[in-house]
Amino acid sequence: MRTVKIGTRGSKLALWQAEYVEELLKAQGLTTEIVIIETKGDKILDKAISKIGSKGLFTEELEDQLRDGSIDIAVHSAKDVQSSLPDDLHLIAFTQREIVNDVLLSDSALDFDKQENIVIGTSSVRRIAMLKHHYPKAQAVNVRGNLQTRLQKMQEGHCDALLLAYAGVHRMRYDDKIVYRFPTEKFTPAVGQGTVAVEASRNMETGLAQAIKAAINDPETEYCLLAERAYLRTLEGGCSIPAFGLATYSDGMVNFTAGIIEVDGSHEVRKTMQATPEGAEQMGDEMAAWVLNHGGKEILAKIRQQ
Ligand SMILES: NCc1[nH]cc(CCC(=O)O)c1CC(=O)O
Repeated sequence: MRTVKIGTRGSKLALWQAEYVEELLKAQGLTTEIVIIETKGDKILDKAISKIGSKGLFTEELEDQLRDGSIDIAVHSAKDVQSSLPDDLHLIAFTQREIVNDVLLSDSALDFDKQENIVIGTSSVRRIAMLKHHYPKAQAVNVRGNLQTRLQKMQEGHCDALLLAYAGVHRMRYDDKIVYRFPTEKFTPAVGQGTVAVEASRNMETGLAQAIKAAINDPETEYCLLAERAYLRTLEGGCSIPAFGLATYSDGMVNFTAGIIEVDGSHEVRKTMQATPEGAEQMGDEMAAWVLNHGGKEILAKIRQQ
């Protein structure tokens, strides 16, 4: 089989993901090449992502190259992939999911449960809203950029701690700075958090697509992502809305908790459902309908007014 060209952004986390996918492919005897591509999201670092408001901020340039054949697959954090893909592209594999929790990173030994007025750096609307809702004694400040940039901002005194996904922190080997792990029951992660998604053109040779999927895909993670991504798609949301959704798989069933939270943290809509893997995608749609009809519509309408 020909060499699989793996497209990725150039950040350290993106390269980790591309190399991880490359290892999985090589283990099955495929030959690979990594192609680094710069995206708009990498260039604009001075604004909150929710304010740039562009769909596919980290994916557009990769998708162009999937179409012209410069790359065969694009590797993304599943969390950063827009919920509706263009018709000619699709996700063909999801890697086995990492621990999904959000965590706090700090250089000082702070006690998050006891200390008050801790200043927490994040740029995520979901995380800011959840802090206000569940931990009103903490204070959120906007800190953006890659992990290394954020750590530097913390060292310069912009904040006492950073709020991040465990997956990225672990992959970048900063586990020793973790001072708190948020429970997923309160701090339910963003859709797709902790797994790596592989995108390809629908025109890819069937044999190659099957070989890539067989090497990379974790079926249990895929069932969960079907539910989570259907939820976000029906909600018509991306990473700029304070929605959350986490599906887990056990004993043949997909258990799904999802919802949305008011930006100021005043009110949260949350629901749990269960389905078989075959029903996972439909459950995601039903979840979105339920959330929209139980306060979600009003929360989204407010956000879209602003
Ligand atoms: N939005 C940026 C982003 N995309 C994926 C990860 C972490 C790795 C993952 O969740 O797969 C992060 C950083 C973060 O949210 O802390």
